[in-house]
Parts: sequence; C-alpha cells; structure tokens
Amino acid sequence: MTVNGIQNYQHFSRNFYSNEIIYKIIEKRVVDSHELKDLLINAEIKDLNLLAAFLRNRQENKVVTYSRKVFINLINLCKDSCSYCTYKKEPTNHEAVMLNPSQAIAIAKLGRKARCTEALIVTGERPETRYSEAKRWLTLLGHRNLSELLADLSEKIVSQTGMLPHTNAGSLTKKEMSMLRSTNASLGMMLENSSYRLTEKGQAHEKAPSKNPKVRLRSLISAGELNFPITTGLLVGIDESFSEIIESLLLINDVNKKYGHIQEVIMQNFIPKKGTMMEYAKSPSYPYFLRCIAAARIILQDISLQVPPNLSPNVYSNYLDAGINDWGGISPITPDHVNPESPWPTIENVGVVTREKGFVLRARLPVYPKYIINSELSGKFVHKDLKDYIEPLIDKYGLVKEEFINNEY
Ligand SMILES: O=c1nc2n(C[C@H](O)[C@H](O)[C@H](O)CO)c3cc(O)ccc3cc-2c(=O)[nH]1
Ligand SMILES: C[C@H]1O[C@@H](n2cnc3c(N)ncnc32)[C@H](O)[C@@H]1O
Ligand code: MET
Ligand code: SF4
Repeated sequence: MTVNGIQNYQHFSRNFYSNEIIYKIIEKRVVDSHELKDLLINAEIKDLNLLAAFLRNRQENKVVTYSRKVFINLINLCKDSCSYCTYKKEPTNHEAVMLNPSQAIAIAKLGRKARCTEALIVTGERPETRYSEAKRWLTLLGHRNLSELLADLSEKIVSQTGMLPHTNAGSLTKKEMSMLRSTNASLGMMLENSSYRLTEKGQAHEKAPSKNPKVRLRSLISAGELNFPITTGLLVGIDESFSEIIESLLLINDVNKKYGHIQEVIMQNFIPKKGTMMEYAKSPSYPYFLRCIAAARIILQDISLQVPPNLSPNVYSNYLDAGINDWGGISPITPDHVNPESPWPTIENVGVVTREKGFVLRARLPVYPKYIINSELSGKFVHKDLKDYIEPLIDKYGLVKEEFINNEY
C-alpha cells in the first residue's frame, strides 16, 4: 500500500505502518469511530506525532501563525462558577473590572500602535443576570444587556482603531451572535469538553450551566447557521478521560463538516489556581497532553490547531511535533487575564523556537486566511462591512502583510 508522501514516514513502527486505518485517515476516507479510538488510545505517541505532523505539513506548508492581539477584559463578573477559574471575580473584590467603552477603546488604540490587529474582548457569562452592579453598569451606559454593549463597543473599536474585534463572552444565542456579526471578524467560545459527566456533582462544571455541552453545542451550531467564523477548543486536564477528549473532537469535527465555520481549535492545558475548587488538581501530564494534541490534528484535518505557548513555557516548541500550526493570540502589551501568572513569551522568542523546528512564523488576523483568500468562502464568512478594514492589512496569502508588522505608523 502506498500513499503520496507517506514514503517519507518510514520511521513509523512496523505495526503502525501496516495498520490500514492510517491510510484511511490520510486519504480522508470514512473511519469507524471505535477503530479510530482504539488507534489513538493504543498507538505509541511517536507514531501519532509522525502522522499528525504529516497531516499538518501537507496542509500548512511550513507556516506557523499567531495573532498580534490586545486582551480587553471588559467585565469579569460572571453568573457561572467553573471550579478551575480565577478570572471570575465578586463585585466586592478589588480586582473586579467593569470597563467604560472609552477605557476599552484606549486599550485597542495602544494595540494598534503596537501593530496588533486583534481586539480580544473577554467577559464573564451573562453577568447582568446575577449581579446588580453589572446591571447598573450597563444601564448607565445606556444598554439593556451585555450583548448590546458588545455590539456597540465592537463597532466603535473597529471604526475608531481599525483593530478587528474577536469576542469571547461564552455561550451566546443566535440572536446575540447576529448582533456581533457585522463588527466581529470571528467569535471565541471554548466547548471545554462535550461530556455531561463533567456537569455532575463534584465535577468542574457542576456550577456552570453555560458549560452544559448542550448549551455550548447550540452556540457552535448557531454560529454555523450565521456563517460566523469561530474559534473553539478543549480545556485539557479537568478530570476528563481520553475517550471524552476524542468524543469532543469528533463532535467539533461533525459540526464543522456541516457548516465549515470552525476556523480553529485550541487545546488548552488546565493550570491549577490557588483558592479554587481545583487548586490541588494536577495539570495534564506532558505525555497525555501530547497525545491529546496529536489526536486533535488527526481528527480535525481541516481546522487550524492552536496551543497557547504561555501555559507551557519550557516545552511548547515540542507541540509542533504533534501537529499544531498556530500559537494563538500573543500580546506584546496586555496580560493574559485568564492566566495572569503565565506571561506570554515575546514574539521574538516564539519566532526563534518556531524557526529552530523548521517553520516560518507569520502573523494572521483573527479571521483565518482561508476565509479571506478564497473568494467563495470570503463572500460567505467575511461580513461585507469588515472587508474594507481587512483588505489593507493582508498579503496574497491572507496573512498580515510583513511591512505592516515591521513598520510603525
Ligand atoms: O483565539 C482565541 N484564543 C483565546 N484564548 C487563547 C489565548 O490566545 C491564549 O493563548 C491563552 O490566553 C493562554 O492562556 C484565551 C485564553 C484565555 O486564557 C482566556 C481567553 C481566551 C480566549 C480566546 C479566544 O477567544 N480566542
Ligand atoms: C477563556 C478560557 O480560559 C480557560 N480557562 C479558565 N480557567 C483556566 C485554567 N485554570 N487553566 C487554563 N485555562 C483556563 C477556559 O477554557 C475558558 O474557556
Ligand atoms: N466566560 C466565558 C467562558 O467561560 C469566557 C471567559 S472564561 C474565563 O466561556
Ligand atoms: S471560565 Fe468563564 S464561565 Fe467559567 S467561571 Fe470563569 S468566567 Fe465564568
């Protein structure tokens, strides 16, 4: 049996090489999910990495991307309580944040000066439904709910700074998403995991109704119905099983097969935080996390695969061996408000590490190149109101123009 390009992969173990399922995967033929699971669970990680790297290389042409972003922490009150989260604050906490639009726009302007292109707007889940402080903040700004503010703020950011908004406000309804469609280049919402077990008593999502897989799946589908490019992902190491990781990845892939709007999947490793229910839980082990990443690349052949470098400062370059092609948003000026104890490496450092592994590091926009350069996809997935903002930023590959990154203006 021979498959184009696979001749270069003679380093596979003999029994892996002779397993017919890998040829089915490579040729994108239908594979039985039990057989696939069996392979991903039992194969040596070295073999999975080789297969994952092969699949990435034939797609991505040795370019690894990142997005120059600023992180706008709009409101960190939240109606839910995930047992791993320290982002959420009580209104009485001195770290509670409710920004004015002018403060948010000021951060976006700084980003533009630092040659960033993405304004990542993050919020807690429907804070106004739980906290009178949040409701009052919205009322004073003239809004009835958070989505109205998000729509208004996103419009101001893009028109006043040219930065492209990418909002992660957790699960949103289709109507709420439609309010963001003309101003956000894409949305963010982590599936986290599709397992209902994790919503049971004592589990990470027990006190987070918005993390019910049904609610998150509904949001992913709504984005699909709106042709809204979306970034989603899994939080790895929250007491899920590897089987549940595979099932979550298969679900994401199924949704994307139907709508084609899932631009990217983030595999994010859980970091234990002081003062949370999961303070004493362990981060996922390195071999387990690597297996999860390789599994993601093998299942999600048409979707970009990101792992954030700041959550694995000493080993992140090795994730390139497991098939990733993106480092996600990296901010030269703002902290990671969800994982503030994990500062981003400098973009220069990420560049060095990426080149050492034989790749070229390039900046991308918060909407992926494939939706920009392919005119059919572009007509469908890029809102007409954003075209004039996107056009001057990109080169013929849909990546950020080198001169844009290298020149001050
Ligand atoms: O591409 C995205 N990456 C998101 N990421 C990944 C991000 O780019 C970083 O790599 C991580 O912040 C690393 O902790 C988030 C990470 C967080 O910790 C918290 C929020 C987000 C939200 C997004 C998001 O909406 N879109
Ligand atoms: C915005 C995203 O941040 C992630 N997130 C929340 N808490 C943690 C943590 N302790 N470690 C790593 N990632 C976390 C979740 O996946 C959420 O969806
Ligand atoms: N609250 C949203 C979610 O959990 C986004 C921020 S999480 C720190 O999906
Ligand atoms: S992870 Fe998001 S939804 Fe969960 S508690 Fe934190 S802010 Fe709220």
